[in-house]
Order: sequence, then C-alpha cells, then structure tokens
Amino acid sequence: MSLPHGSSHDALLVLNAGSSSLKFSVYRVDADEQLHLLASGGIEELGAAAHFWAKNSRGELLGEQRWPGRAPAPAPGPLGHSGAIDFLTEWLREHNGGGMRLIGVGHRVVHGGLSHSAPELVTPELLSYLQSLVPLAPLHQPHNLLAIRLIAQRLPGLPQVACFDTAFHRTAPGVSQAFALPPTITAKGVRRYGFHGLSYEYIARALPDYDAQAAAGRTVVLHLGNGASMCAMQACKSVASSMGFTAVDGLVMGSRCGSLDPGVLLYLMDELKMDARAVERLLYKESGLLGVSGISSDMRALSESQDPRAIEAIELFVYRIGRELGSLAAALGGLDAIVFTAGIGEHSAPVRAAICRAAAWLGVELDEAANLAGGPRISTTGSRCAAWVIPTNEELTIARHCLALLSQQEEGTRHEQQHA
Ligand SMILES: Nc1ncnc2c1ncn2[C@@H]1O[C@H](COP(=O)(O)OP(=O)(O)O)[C@@H](O)[C@H]1O
Ligand SMILES: CC(=O)OP(=O)(O)O
Ligand SMILES: [Mg+2]
Repeated sequence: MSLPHGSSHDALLVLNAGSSSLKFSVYRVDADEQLHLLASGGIEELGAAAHFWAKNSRGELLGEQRWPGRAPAPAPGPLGHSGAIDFLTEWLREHNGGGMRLIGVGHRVVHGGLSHSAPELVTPELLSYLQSLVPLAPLHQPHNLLAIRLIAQRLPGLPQVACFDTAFHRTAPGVSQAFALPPTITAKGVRRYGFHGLSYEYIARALPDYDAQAAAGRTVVLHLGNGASMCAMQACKSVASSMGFTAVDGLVMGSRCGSLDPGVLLYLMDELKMDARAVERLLYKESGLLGVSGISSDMRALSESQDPRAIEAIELFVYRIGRELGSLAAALGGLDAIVFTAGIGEHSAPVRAAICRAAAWLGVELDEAANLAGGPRISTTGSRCAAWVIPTNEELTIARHCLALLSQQEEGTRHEQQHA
C-alpha cells in the first residue's frame, strides 16, 4: 500500500453496514492529507424493497435507484448485502470521472471487545477475534464483518481499517464498567462496554469549538438515533454510558427495549416458554418505540401521530432519558452541559424540549426559540447548565482514523526502506 502525497485523486471509502442498510461516504484525500467529502448515501431496506441514494457534499442528488421487493420464484430475490457491495463498488467505478483511486476502506465495527481500543488494520486474526464477539452485538457485528469480507473478495489487496464503537469508552473507570457479578463471570468479558463511541468521539473533538467550559468540564452527550445511548464525559473523556454489555441496554430505542429487570428474562423463559432466539427477537426487534406504540420504530412517524399509543411511546422514551440523565450527572458529580445529537437529537425540537423540561432541576433552562431554530445553543444565556445541538459525523471520524493509520503505515514502510 502506498499513499502517494501530491496526488489529488486518492480517496477513502467509509462503510457503516447495518442489519438492513449499507451506509457509505467517499472522501477525497488531498496532498495535505485533508479529507473532502465527495459523496455519501446508502442502500436501505436490504432484503426487501431496497433503495439506493447518493448525494454530493452540497446535498445534491447524484443517483437513486430502487429494486423490487420479494416476488415469487423464478424472479430474482431482493437485493442483499452482497449485491449491495457489488452495486456500490460498480457505482463508484462508473462515477469515477476524475480518476479517483481508492486507497482504503474504513468500517464501523460495533464491538471491539476488551483488547481492541483503537482502530486497526484488518487481518485474518483480527477478523476471527471480531467474529467471536458476534453474540455480544447480534444486530450489528455480523453485518459489519460481512461488509469487510465482501470488500476483501471484491477489491482484494485494498487495506481495510476497523473502527470500534466500544473504543471511546475504554477510558471509563473500572467501577463504571463492572456488573455486580462473581469474578469468574466478569473474567469472561461480561462487563459494560458502551457503544456509539465513534459518534461521541466526533462530538468530543467538536465540543471545544462550541463550549470551552463544557469541553473542560462535565458533559452528557445524548446520541438519540435509531439506536440511542448517552455518554457522560469528563473533559471530553468517557466516564460512563447508558449502554452496557450489549447495545440493547439503557434507553428506549427504535425497536430495542433498553434496560430491563433481569427477572423479566427469567419470567419470559420459565412462564412464557420463550427460548433464547425468541427473547432476542423480542428485546431487539419488537420492543422500544415500535413495541410500545405498535405503530412504528420511527420517531418522525410517532411525532406525527395522534394515537395515544404513539404519545405513550414518546413519553416513555423521554422519561427514561430524564432518569438516565440524573444517573450520569451523579457519575460526573454535577453537570455543565448537555449535547443532543443523531437523528432524533438533531431534528426533533419537541423531544429536545421535553427532555430539557425534565432536566430543569439540573439547571437546564431552555431557549424555546433557539430550540425551534435547531440551535446550536438551545439554552438561555443565564442557564446554569448549557444545552447544545451538535450534528454528529461518525463517517468522518472513521475516515480520519483510516487516513491516520494508512499514513502511519506508509511512514513505517519508508523508514524500513531507508534503514534496509
Ligand atoms: N425531523 C425529525 N423529527 C423527529 N425525528 C426525526 C426527524 N428526523 C429524523 N428523525 C428520527 O431519527 C431516527 C433515526 O436516527 P439516525 O441517527 O439517522 O439513526 P441510525 O443512524 O441509527 O439509523 C428515526 O427515529 C427518525 O424518525
Ligand atoms: C450501537 C448502536 O446501537 O448502533 P445503531 O444506532 O447504529 O443501531
Ligand atoms: Mg446510528
């Protein structure tokens, strides 16, 4: 691998593979190793009625395509992950008017376990270790790893970098990572890991530009997307998170239940005779906003509905965030700022307002007009605790890591050659 300085056509591909979607971004790497977004998009509803879209950095549509959903044989099956990678690599080739050369692919990998706390070049050994973590993130990890394998087949020899959602939380003190379980179980890696770390890392890096006091002090970041979690940061380092051993813990999510009395699991198994797979389906795919409302996992759809079940689901979502905020503020010993980010956090003014009202006792005083305008600061100037809206960018975090690692590698190779 070489990273020729001076070429204006080197590019990095970033992939975020989910259970039913493949999101991507492409960055041009300039001669000064600065990243410039060329395109971003996704293929959603894989395995059903797949839909591809791509936009340039100005938000203008570069391409769109739809595939038919399931149809009786002998019609071809719906587009899956493998077809999506083929389509995407072909689409990039076709749209490569400027002679762009891919120099690497960065991936979001949800679980890095205990031993991987920094981005790493993918090797067969790393891949097999990451495979062993699949049971800890069944909704995400298999798809992350499949994308890595498919790229290795389709674009052999291209360096791939795995960036872990768990890594940012490795700085948290031992006590915040521990469950009250016997050491024989803890030794097997049963502990709190925390997720959404690539998003929190982006916010931690951006925060000083918004609020120097919060960046040096005690901040809780609320990543409220389809998956949702909160992270307590002391001086921009993670000290606690609402997510634990798996990404089903903590807040109410799109279709995940969040924290649950473990006694419920025993009841489901003993009394309702549910096996592990049925419990997994219930907790990950049939609960949360979707399960409570019976309508949708999508906050936009629920916000537009007058159905009392939709209202109840949003109330529970907000209530649990309020309680978790109290817990994380306690872990920090006080609170200087809160930051809203991800789909719901960035776009839903009513949800932000409800959370800020629940946080009034912590000193949050909402500026209604600023909140409706989308921020960035949505608390009054006199508010004891500041409230911000900061858009996250997990893809840029991955691209930065990928570039740093590839450059470091090239530096190492040059050094070896000089001393050979
Ligand atoms: N304007 C909006 N109002 C309310 N919710 C919104 C709005 N825009 C996006 N969302 C919600 O954001 C969530 C998706 O967040 P996102 O961070 O994109 O998720 P993910 O990356 O985990 O798939 C969905 O629940 C969606 O309804
Ligand atoms: C970790 C996690 O919940 O990720 P996502 O928000 O992409 O589902
Ligand atoms: Mg997300």
